[in-house]
Amino acid sequence: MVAAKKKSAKAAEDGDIFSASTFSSLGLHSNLCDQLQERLGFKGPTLVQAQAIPVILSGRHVLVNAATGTGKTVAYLAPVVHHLSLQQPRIQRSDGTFALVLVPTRELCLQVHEILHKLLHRFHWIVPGYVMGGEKREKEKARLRKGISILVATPGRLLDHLKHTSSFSHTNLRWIIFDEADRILELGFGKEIEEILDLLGSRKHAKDGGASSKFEFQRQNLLLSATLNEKVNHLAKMSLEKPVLIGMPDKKMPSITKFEPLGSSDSDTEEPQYSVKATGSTNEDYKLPAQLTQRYVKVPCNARLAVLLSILKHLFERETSEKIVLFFSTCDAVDFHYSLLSEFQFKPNSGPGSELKQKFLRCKTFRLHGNMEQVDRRTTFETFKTEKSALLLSTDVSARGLDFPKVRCIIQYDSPGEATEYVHRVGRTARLGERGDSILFLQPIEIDYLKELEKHGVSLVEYPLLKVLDSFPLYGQQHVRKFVSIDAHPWVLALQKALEAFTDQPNIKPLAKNAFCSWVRAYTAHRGELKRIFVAKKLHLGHVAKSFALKEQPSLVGGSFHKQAQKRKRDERQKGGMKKRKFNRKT
Ligand SMILES: Nc1ncnc2c1ncn2[C@@H]1O[C@H](COP(=O)(O)OP(=O)(O)OP(=O)(O)O)[C@@H](O)[C@H]1O
Repeated sequence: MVAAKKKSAKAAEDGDIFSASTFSSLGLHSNLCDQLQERLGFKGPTLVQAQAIPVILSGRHVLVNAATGTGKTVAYLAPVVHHLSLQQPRIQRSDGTFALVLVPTRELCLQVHEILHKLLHRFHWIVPGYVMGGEKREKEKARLRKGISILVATPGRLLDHLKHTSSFSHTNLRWIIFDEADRILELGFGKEIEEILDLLGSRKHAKDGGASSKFEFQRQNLLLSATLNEKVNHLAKMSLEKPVLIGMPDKKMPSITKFEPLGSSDSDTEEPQYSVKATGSTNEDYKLPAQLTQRYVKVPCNARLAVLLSILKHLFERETSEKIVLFFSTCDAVDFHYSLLSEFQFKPNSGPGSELKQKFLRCKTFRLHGNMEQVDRRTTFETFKTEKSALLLSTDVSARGLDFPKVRCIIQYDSPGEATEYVHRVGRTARLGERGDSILFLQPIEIDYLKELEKHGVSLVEYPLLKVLDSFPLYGQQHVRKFVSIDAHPWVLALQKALEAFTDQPNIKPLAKNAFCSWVRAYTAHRGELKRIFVAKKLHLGHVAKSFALKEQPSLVGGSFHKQAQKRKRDERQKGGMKKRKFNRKT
């Protein structure tokens, strides 16, 4: 009790996370309020919940823009559950789907479904369910046939069922919710979303909500993300009817703002157009958790790997329980580093002849990316959540929405590209007023990326790398300051040598080569402004190879690189040339 009070007080100090109101004062039914307290342990609403819940209850279309980890999920689920639980006569499975929650990734799908499951504990007649890529279609069809009242889905699989599962009943659909709306579009699901909205009769002007319903209600669509930008504008225009914009309290922005009509140039239709004015400009400030400490580390390319391992070792040895998420740009890079970090042994301060080697990092290590089998993805996701001390290596598949408790540090080893992705990656820590750290790796040639982040009000301080490197003992050597750059630091040199010997093994080398090729490919895929910062031509490929602990630079015209380049072209053609750095949806 005392601890809980302390936590709320700290959060209030740290960025005003919680509201002084109660769930019942927001208009939620007492049964649901009890559920929130008993099943989820929520004593009172967060600020975004206090702002959003009454508006959503009122039936308005809403666009919610609030920082990561501020409780957006319950902000939209609670009003839906409230209305459905009070519906008379009681809804039944045979009435089909009433609410649809669209999410960009499978893990987020599972997470939202789990929360929903807890919320519905007392309302057994409201059935939660999910459909998503990687699951067995036939089983999903059977569940849809029986009826799912609130359905959480990834767009591709949902569209598949809308087209091919005739028993999927959605004539009573009342809510469509886009969680992480901008990401759904960034992943190239724009066409699917348009098709879904058409099939559901939920384009803005389809006021009757498509096919006739026995229930008397209007469609209500909701869009949510911590970063709303022009991409969302299109979706908002397409799906929202006179929406209300809800953001975190901010002196510059009223808490609830009606959308402003767009200028006359865009108004050749009868209805006024609406734009995401508060966050639509490219240089708008993003809202980051106030208690997050953000740092960058400037490392020459050839020392990146040794520095990464050193920082990880430092963090895990400093704290008895440390939970870290480490981001990479490609699945191959995750696989290589996962093998390396799980197996690499090093004993720099043992005497000559010592046979005793130790694992370099003594922490539980997990990986998560889109090329893994679904069963492994699910196991990792569920296990990492419950671990007290562990390291997760991941692509951006973990960047959005995932709520891993007690993550203390985010390391972005490969840069995130757009500032929005930076915001979501670091948002996996410092959630709901908890403290958190983030470290962004940059090469000296990439340092202008800091200016790009500053344009969005995000500023970082430098990580004390030398101090950390100097803290490692080396057998028979003192760290005498004779070196001129990090890559000549005695600890880094010793570690690099050991890493190269490790990677030379026949089972590791192919992984390193694949990772190298995919990394270069990802680097060349930066678009727009970022192409000026991440200039592939400026890369020293020999040094890039060193960062994968390869003694020699693999050929980029060989089989692996060539195959990947062809695959990218194929994917882009299939998607009609997506204008983003993404080369496929499997991140
Ligand atoms: N009212 C509340 N009281 C206590 N904890 C809460 C409350 N609302 C949400 N939480 C917890 O806060 C954490 C963050 O919530 P949630 O995942 O919904 O955030 P989010 O705003 O959707 O974040 P993101 O933008 O990263 O998706 C979760 O662990 C959730 O259980």
